[in-house]
Amino acid sequence: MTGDSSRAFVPGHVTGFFSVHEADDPEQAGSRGAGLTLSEGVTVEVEPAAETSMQLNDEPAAVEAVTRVLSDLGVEARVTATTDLPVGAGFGVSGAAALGTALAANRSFECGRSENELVAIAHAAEVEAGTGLGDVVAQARGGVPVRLDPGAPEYGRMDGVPARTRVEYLTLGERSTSEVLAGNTDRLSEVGVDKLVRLVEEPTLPTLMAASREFAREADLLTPEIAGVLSEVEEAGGEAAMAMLGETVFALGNGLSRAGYDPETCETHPSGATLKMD
Ligand SMILES: Nc1ncnc2c1ncn2[C@@H]1O[C@H](COP(=O)(O)OP(=O)(O)O)[C@@H](O)[C@H]1O
Ligand SMILES: CC(C)(COP(=O)(O)O)[C@@H](O)C(=O)O
Repeated sequence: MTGDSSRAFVPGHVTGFFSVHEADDPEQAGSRGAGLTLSEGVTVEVEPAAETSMQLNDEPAAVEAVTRVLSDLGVEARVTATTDLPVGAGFGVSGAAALGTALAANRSFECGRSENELVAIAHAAEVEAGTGLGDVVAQARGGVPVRLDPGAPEYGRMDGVPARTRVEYLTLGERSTSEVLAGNTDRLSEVGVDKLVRLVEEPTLPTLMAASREFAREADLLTPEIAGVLSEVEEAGGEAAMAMLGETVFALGNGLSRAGYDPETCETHPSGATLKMD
């Protein structure tokens, strides 16, 4: 153990549509689908400690995926995560915290793992915690990730939409990812695979947004509030969709502000998760 603290930045990730793929091995389980990684994300600091503890935005917090990563690496640490993103609203904050913890702990404790191995550890931790299926691999890649096959890097095939754009988002409330994933996801997955086929045929941002809007509607995930915001953005000539899984609308360019809302703004993130310089 070096005793040094290490930091990593992991972009946020909003999923537009997805399908669930179960497997006994958490590295082979996951989701297929597509979304946007965001320049807003989670900064994670890991310091070796006698006993594991975690803080999220200066409050003590329990993120199961993070504690699973530390026990998989066999280390005890104080994890400090900070983010401007809302938690539990579809931005993959739990996946980002898990991946950032894996990258930073590997450096602090000189665990000697490769990037793919650390992504696999964070992915498995997130799947086992029930808080996400595809955020970690998307956040490791960056850009506009398309998850062609589910699972950790050894299994999941990835592609991307070659685009970079300003993004606006508006969060109306929280939705528990683990509750939705624990329910029946058959219909949702059928629709998700359909939308993936469409995006692969035409890998552009407008197709991603249209497919995501259709997914939310056809998979029965839209709330009346979200549906209302989506139609106002559409009427104002913009492109918006619902973030999976949260009460959040994300839009390209100035789609939400043009429709009269007061959203947060960021951009797609051009690259994946990275360690920070000391
Ligand atoms: N203030 C908070 N609000 C919501 N979740 C929180 C909070 N603090 C910690 N958590 C934990 O963060 C994780 C959020 O996961 P999830 O619902 O998948 O949201 P996200 O879309 O941000 O990943 C869960 O493990 C939850 O227990
Ligand atoms: C949609 C979700 C299953 C959950 O995403 P979040 O609520 O942001 O943790 C995601 O991990 C995915 O597989 O696409």
